[in-house]
Amino acid sequence: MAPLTEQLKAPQPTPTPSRPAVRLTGLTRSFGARTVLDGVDLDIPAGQFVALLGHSGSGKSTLLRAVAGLDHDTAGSGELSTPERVSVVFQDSRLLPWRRVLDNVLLGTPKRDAEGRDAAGRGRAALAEVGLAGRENAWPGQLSGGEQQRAALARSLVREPELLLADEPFGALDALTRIRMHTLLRELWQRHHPSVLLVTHDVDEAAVLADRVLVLDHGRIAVDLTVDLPHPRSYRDPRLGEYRERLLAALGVRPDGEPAGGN
Ligand SMILES: Nc1ncnc2c1ncn2[C@@H]1O[C@H](COP(=O)(O)OP(=O)(O)OP(=O)(O)O)[C@@H](O)[C@H]1O
Repeated sequence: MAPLTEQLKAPQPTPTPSRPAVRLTGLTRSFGARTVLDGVDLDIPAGQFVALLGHSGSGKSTLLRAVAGLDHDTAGSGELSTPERVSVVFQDSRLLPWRRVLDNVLLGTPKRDAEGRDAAGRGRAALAEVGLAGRENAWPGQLSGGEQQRAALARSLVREPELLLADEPFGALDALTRIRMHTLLRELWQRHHPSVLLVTHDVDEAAVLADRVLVLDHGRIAVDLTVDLPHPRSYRDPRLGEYRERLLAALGVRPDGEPAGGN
């Protein structure tokens, strides 16, 4: 792994592909009589980091599950195109407690990839990238919550995803661990350049990480905001504060912190 200073000096990702990595056209999903997604159109260019905000129950996870292809039993219509290699990270790490950390990371990965590279070596490298070198033989129960999420990120990395889907991956972590995980996720994204769709409740998390923040409301993308700030971003940057204010307003939060009627 390159030293941190080198990674920070690395050029910013500036993907300009002709075809988007993800394309949703008229995506509709319903549960019984309730329409949760009501004709969502969305293109995500390769390498773009997109955060998805919205009130609880607005359909963020439903959208992410649809993109992940994890909703075959859900009624819906529309067209969806995604890259071949997609990884998903959830709020809980979903590590199998009876398998050691490295075995968890390698779960479902062939022993050798198409280029003949050894999976165990790639698993070790991925664990080192997320700061878990030396913990390969630990049991998941011996890791902290933050370390378990690091292992989950390593598991997603091993698949070399073109698209990383993350559903509130840091939602269960304490504030300081969450900030460290933001740094880690940004570094991994800058190094590997997958497209990212991150579902979050955290306006700061969205603004500090994403190129683009979407707000889902009444089954549609109500706001599509480009965050035009270089990486790495600081929580203390007043420009980030401006984006935060705009996103809070988009979510209907008044400057006094009260929700403005809600939806
Ligand atoms: N399997 C299901 N069966 C029935 N209703 C569902 C199912 N999954 C989700 N829903 C409903 O769809 C709506 C959207 O749920 P979803 O989990 O996508 O929202 P969300 O924006 O991710 O919410 P949160 O931020 O609270 O996680 C909710 O009203 C939820 O109750």
